[in-house]
Amino acid sequence: MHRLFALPAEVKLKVAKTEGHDAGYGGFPISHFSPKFSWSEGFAIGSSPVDHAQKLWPDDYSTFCEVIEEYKKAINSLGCRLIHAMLLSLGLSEEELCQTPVGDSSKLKTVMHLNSYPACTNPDRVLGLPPHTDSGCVAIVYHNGISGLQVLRRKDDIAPTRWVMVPTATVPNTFVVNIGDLMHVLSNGRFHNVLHRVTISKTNRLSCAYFFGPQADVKVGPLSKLAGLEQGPLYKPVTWPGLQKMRSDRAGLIKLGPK
Ligand SMILES: O=C(O)CCC(=O)C(=O)O
Ligand SMILES: [Fe+2]
Repeated sequence: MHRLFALPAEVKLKVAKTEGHDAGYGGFPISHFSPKFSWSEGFAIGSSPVDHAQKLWPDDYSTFCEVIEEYKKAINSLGCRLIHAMLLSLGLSEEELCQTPVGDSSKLKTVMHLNSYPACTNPDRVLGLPPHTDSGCVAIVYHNGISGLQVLRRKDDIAPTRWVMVPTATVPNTFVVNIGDLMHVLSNGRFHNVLHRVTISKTNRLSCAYFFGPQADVKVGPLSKLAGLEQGPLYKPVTWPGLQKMRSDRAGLIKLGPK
């Protein structure tokens, strides 16, 4: 990641994202959550980093690709186990789990976002990423141990609604798992999609967010077993791209429409 973001701007711009393509160098599509620019750089990797890596390091692109592939393999298996364990914890049987839109591990779609948050002399005046929820099922976030990620904790007996720093600096060598919109929908609201943001400090921060969700054409709605007879499903079925479009069409964080 250091090597990637340390490249000169004109080299990184060779792989800038283009209209209609999610992969490449540039900001992430959460700008509709905030009118401010983000104090960060991003690089999104879809199915394979090879095409982009060849443009960035024509003579030595394989090292980057090998590291990414190795990481993807390990994290894919962790993410699938995590999603399955979460659904089983809600009372689904193994058989019911297989029938869900995320039951077949080989059919999950994944996207990797590499993030760089450069140090800033006026860290209080900028945000690395504006407040947002992740649109997929879960995101596993690797980080370089520098603080910055905050989650919104709702008002409780202890304090009013506030931003809480995720203790990435005090608990090093950890992953952070964010629950996204589609897990919220699938579980009929039992798992909450977490609103989070990234603040900036005086030290460079790097992170790698790895998102898991269903294939683009698969619709996700509340699982019938979890919707319950009385409550009913709280959300309409939606595809991952459909949800992303709904989010970008509206200003602010959308509440998914109840049926
Ligand atoms: O940098 C982080 O810790 C979080 C990144 C994030 O929220 C995202 O890429 O959606
Ligand atoms: Fe996020």
